[in-house]
Amino acid sequence: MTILDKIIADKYLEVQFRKRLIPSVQLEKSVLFERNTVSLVNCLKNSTSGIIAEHKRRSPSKSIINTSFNVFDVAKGYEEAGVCGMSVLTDGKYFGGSLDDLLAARSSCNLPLLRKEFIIDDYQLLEAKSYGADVVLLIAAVLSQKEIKHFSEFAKNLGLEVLLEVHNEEELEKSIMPSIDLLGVNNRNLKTFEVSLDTSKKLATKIPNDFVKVSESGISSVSAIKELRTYGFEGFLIGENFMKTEDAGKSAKEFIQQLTL
Ligand SMILES: O=C(O)c1ccccc1NCC(=O)[C@H](O)[C@H](O)COP(=O)(O)O
Repeated sequence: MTILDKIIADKYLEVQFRKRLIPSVQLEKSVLFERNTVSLVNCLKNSTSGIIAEHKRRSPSKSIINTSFNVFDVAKGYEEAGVCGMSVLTDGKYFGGSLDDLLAARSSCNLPLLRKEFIIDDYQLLEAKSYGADVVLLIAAVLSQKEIKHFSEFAKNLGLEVLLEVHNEEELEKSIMPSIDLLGVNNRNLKTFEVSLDTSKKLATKIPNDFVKVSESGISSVSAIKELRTYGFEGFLIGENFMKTEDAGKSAKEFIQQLTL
């Protein structure tokens, strides 16, 4: 059993429990459920940096990254740094995140927020909307083509944008559909945790230009971004590189200053 299999098995149990705790109808009555979302696609298209900065306390590949930050300050810092969007990991068991982190980020900044989660149920999309997300992640490695279509259409009906994540050509082929807004290539092999930007470079030409292309994971230098841009990438998801420092916002600011020199 891979770590991804374990995460998904746990997620099914967790979602069943959460559904009983807060029924869908209650989520739909929340104030944020009525909120007009902000488009990450538009922000990326009009951006000079393309950075989507992540709040990430720990991960299966790196264990603890940073548990001392306050998510309010991180969100504010990222916004002041000039990032395009913020990704908030909401999985508790493997990443130390929560929906309260998403809510805290929402209350602290106006950036488009990505709920970074392992989506396997409509209920999680209702949660995403009612806790302030603008975008949701769907991971092709754990979903069938039918599920990708269903979840992406469900998300779009809620006004959420959809970032579909792939690791290889097979996943890409089953994922190309009009209800997807952004196509992300994850440079981290989720079975071995090896990171290689070559994954993005290899898949770039196979992604139709109607999608905004996002390169995810293992990005730690300005030169890497400059190179990925030549392959058509407009978005760059960065977590650990900012979160491992003493001040994630300051680190993002310095990074963007170098990038836009
Ligand atoms: O980061 C992990 O170890 C991981 C393991 C299993 C599934 C997902 C995982 N990460 C989620 C992400 O996609 C990253 O947090 C995101 O792309 C940022 O990556 P990085 O800049 O390398 O922190």
